[in-house]
Amino acid sequence: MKILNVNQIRELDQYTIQHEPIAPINLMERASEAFADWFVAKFPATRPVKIFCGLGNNGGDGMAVARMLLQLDYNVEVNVVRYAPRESDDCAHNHRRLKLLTNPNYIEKPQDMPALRHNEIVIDAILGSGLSRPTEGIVKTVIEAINRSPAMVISIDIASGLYADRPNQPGDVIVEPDYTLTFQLPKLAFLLPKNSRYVGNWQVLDIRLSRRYIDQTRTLYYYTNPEEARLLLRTRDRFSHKGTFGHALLLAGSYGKIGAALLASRACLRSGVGLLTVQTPRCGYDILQTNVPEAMCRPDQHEHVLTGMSDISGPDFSEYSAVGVGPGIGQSPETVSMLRGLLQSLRKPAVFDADALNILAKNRDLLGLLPERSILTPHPKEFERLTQRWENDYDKLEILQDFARRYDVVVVLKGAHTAIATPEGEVHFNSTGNPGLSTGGTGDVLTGVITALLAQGYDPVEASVLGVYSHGLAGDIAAANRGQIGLTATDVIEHLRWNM
Ligand SMILES: NC(=O)C1=CN([C@@H]2O[C@H](COP(=O)(O)OP(=O)(O)OC[C@H]3O[C@@H](n4cnc5c(N)ncnc54)[C@H](O)[C@@H]3O)[C@@H](O)[C@H]2O)[C@H](O)CC1
Ligand SMILES: [K+]
Repeated sequence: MKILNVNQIRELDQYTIQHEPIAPINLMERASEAFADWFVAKFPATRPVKIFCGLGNNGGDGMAVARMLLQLDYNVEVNVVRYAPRESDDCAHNHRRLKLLTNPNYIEKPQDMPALRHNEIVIDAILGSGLSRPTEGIVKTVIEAINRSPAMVISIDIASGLYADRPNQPGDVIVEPDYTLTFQLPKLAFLLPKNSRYVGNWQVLDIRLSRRYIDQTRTLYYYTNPEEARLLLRTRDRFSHKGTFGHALLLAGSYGKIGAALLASRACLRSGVGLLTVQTPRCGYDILQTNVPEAMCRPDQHEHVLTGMSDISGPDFSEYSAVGVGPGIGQSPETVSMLRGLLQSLRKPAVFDADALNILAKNRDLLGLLPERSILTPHPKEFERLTQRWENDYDKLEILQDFARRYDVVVVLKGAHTAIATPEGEVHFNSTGNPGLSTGGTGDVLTGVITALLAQGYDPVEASVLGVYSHGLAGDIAAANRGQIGLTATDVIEHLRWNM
């Protein structure tokens, strides 16, 4: 799904109005109906509702929603925050229609703010995507009171006070909703970690804005939804054999961290690779052969760390369709040399994770040796070591895009809504996953999954987008079975599903 900026959303609105064609007031009606339908399906008419409306089109949506809920016998109190002398035309129209059904309460000074109780639902329709400056005066007072109240809060389109596509400043007063119901497309702000309390659970409502405009409009930002992930997945030819699905090599583990090699190996095998060879230090040999019989093992010459050398054969990495390196490898001098050797001989994109990234951060000359379109899978701390500190999430995003372009690599920046930056500077945000995944070993699993997809011939961007999606989905299925708290990396492997 594309993510558009505020100007593009405004153009999308206008394009729809002109080309559908539809009158602006009817488009507002459609948007409000979509919200009201969602609301009615979720909450019974016995829950008292307090709607707070501004004077722009977001306020107009709120007034139309109020009318719709009143007509369905909901107990609705409307509060209009009078922060300016004039309303938008469509807001004024809905205001007049509303007054035929109820008398709104007007809030001009702090004393006009009604009390809010815990069983009530607040609908926030004060400011939407038209926000152009920080909230102040009576708007700020109302938002502070909403945030202090025990009521459940639902924002229409976007929390009042939150910019959809640029950073807020510390100290900005913004609604902290439980839910955000946004129109047509996700907003960039929803996908950035620091905004999570200003978004809550969010969902997109389809209001049938112009498909043609969306298809024609260029953006660097995407959100991977289930249909798109499914389309990436290739079906298997009936006449295929294990050679068809590639031969992956995982370079993983060190003394005390052989588990990382096991997790990456099992995940790789559960993600469709044809053949898997794992190189671990000699101390991991028995463990691997016993626990992952499907994998072949190349014991390293070294007992405790990876050197790349093996008694079986020299370090010839070219025979593999994909290489994944990093889980549990540590940063011993021998392993640094191995990584250097690997980078000098690799001719195909590979997957770099964990300590492989920390070695790159400390030996920056190695960055220039990365095979083009390789995949790096840092968590934020590892990414910071590779780059620099950032001021805010937007700044981080720019650093991410610059890095991916500059080194011609795919960077999978892990976290809630993992962001995958491509060498072209695009960013794909993931839609699956949950906080249960923040536990040791899930990164090793992701490396195994992505390496398997790369070995099967997926292009590096596809392998990353699909791998991250499936890994998060496995976490979601596992959490649905047993809750987020007890989730382990092994659960993620066991819940990988390729029949999405
Ligand atoms: N395409 C769609 O998704 C549709 C969206 N709809 C709704 O329209 C709003 C956007 O409406 P708009 O009138 O452009 O802006 P707002 O209601 O967000 O703001 C109104 C007005 O307020 C002024 N303003 C800006 N910042 C502040 C501030 N800090 N304090 C006070 N006043 C401020 C500014 O002049 C704005 O013009 C969108 O979110 C949807 O809810 C349509 O209803 C359907 C199609
Ligand atoms: K709002």
